Amino acid sequence: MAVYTHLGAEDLAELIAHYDVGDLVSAKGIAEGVSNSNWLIETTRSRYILTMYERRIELGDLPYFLGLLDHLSAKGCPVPRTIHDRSGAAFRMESGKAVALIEFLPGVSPTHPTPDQARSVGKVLAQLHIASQDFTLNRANTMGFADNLAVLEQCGEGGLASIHPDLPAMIAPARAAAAIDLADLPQANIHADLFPDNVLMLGDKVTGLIDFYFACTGAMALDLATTHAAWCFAGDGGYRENVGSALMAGYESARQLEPRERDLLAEIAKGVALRFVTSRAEDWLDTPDDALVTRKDPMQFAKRWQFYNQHGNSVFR
Ligand SMILES: Nc1ncnc2c1ncn2[C@@H]1O[C@H](COP(=O)(O)OP(=O)(O)OP(=O)(O)O)[C@@H](O)[C@H]1O
Ligand SMILES: N[C@@H](CCO)C(=O)O
Repeated sequence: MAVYTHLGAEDLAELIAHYDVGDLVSAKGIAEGVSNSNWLIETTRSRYILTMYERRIELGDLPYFLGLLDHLSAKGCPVPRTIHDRSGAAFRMESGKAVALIEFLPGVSPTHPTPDQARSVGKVLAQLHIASQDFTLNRANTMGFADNLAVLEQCGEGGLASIHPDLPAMIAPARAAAAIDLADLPQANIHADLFPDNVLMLGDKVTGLIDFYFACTGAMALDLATTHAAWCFAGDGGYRENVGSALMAGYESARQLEPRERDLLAEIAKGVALRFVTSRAEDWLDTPDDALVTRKDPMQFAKRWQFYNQHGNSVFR
C-alpha cells in the first residue's frame, strides 16, 4: 500500500483550493509504489496526482526533481508537469510533510514489454537526455558505484548471507565497480531508475515517464545501462535478446552513442546490477519479516551481474 498519511476530505479540499485547478470532485489513494503517499485527484477541471513525500526524499532536492519535470515537459518530453500553487510554489507543506500536485498522464506500465515497446522507451530516453542537458540545476547521484560499495560493506557479509548465501560474493565486484570513473563520459540529467513500472504506455507509445526521485546529473550511458538491466530480462531471469536490441536501436535512433560510452557499457551495466543488489539488500534488512510491503529480491540483480560479466560488450552490439 502507498498511502501512509490519512488526509480527510476537508484537508484535501483545503489543500486543492491553493491551486487554480477547479474544485475537488474525488480523491482516491493509489496502492502502487512504496516510497510516498499518492492520491488520484479529480477536480471539476481535470485529473492530477497528489504526492506526499514520506521517506528517502530530501526537501532540498524537491526543486531539482520538480523543476526537471517542468523543464522536460516544456521541451515536449512525456513527463508530468508540476502544478504550481497560486503563489507560484512547486510544493507546499501539509501536516509537516511536503506535498506536490502533478499532471495525471494516461497509460499503463507494461509487465512483459514487447520489443516495439522497448524501442519506443529507448528513443524517449535518448530524447530525455538531449532535452535535459541544459537544465540549470544539478544533483549528485547518491546511489553511485562508490556509495553502493559502502552500503554493501555496511550490510556486512553476515547480513548479506542472511538474505542469500551467494550475496557476500557481490562485495568484491562492487569494489571493482567503485573504481570506474563515469565523470568523463557525456553527461545529462538522467532518470536513473527507469523500470517498466515507471513508464506509462498506450500500446507502443510512451505516454509518461514518472517517479523521477532518483534523477541526478550523471552519465547518459549509466541511464541507458539501467534501463537495459530493468527491461530486458524475463521473469525467470533469461535475457530477452530481441527486447535488448530493440531498446538499443530505439536509443540510437535519437542519440548515437560515442565509442567510449559503448566500450564501457558492459562494465557500467555490471555496476548498475550491483546498485540494485545494494538497495534491495539494504531494504531487505531494514524491512521487518511481518511488514506488509513485498520485498524485492536482490538475487535477481546478482544474476543480471553474472549475465553481463559472462557476455561482456557483445550484449550491446
Ligand atoms: N503523473 C502520473 N500520471 C498517472 N499516474 C501516475 C502518475 N504518477 C504516479 N502515478 C501512479 O501512481 C503510482 C505510484 O507512483 P510512483 O511510482 O511515483 O510512487 P512511489 O511511491 O514514489 O513509487 P516507488 O515506491 O516505486 O518509488 C504509479 O504506479 C502510477 O500508477
Ligand atoms: N526500481 C528499484 C527500486 C527503486 O530503486 C528496484 O526495482 O529495485
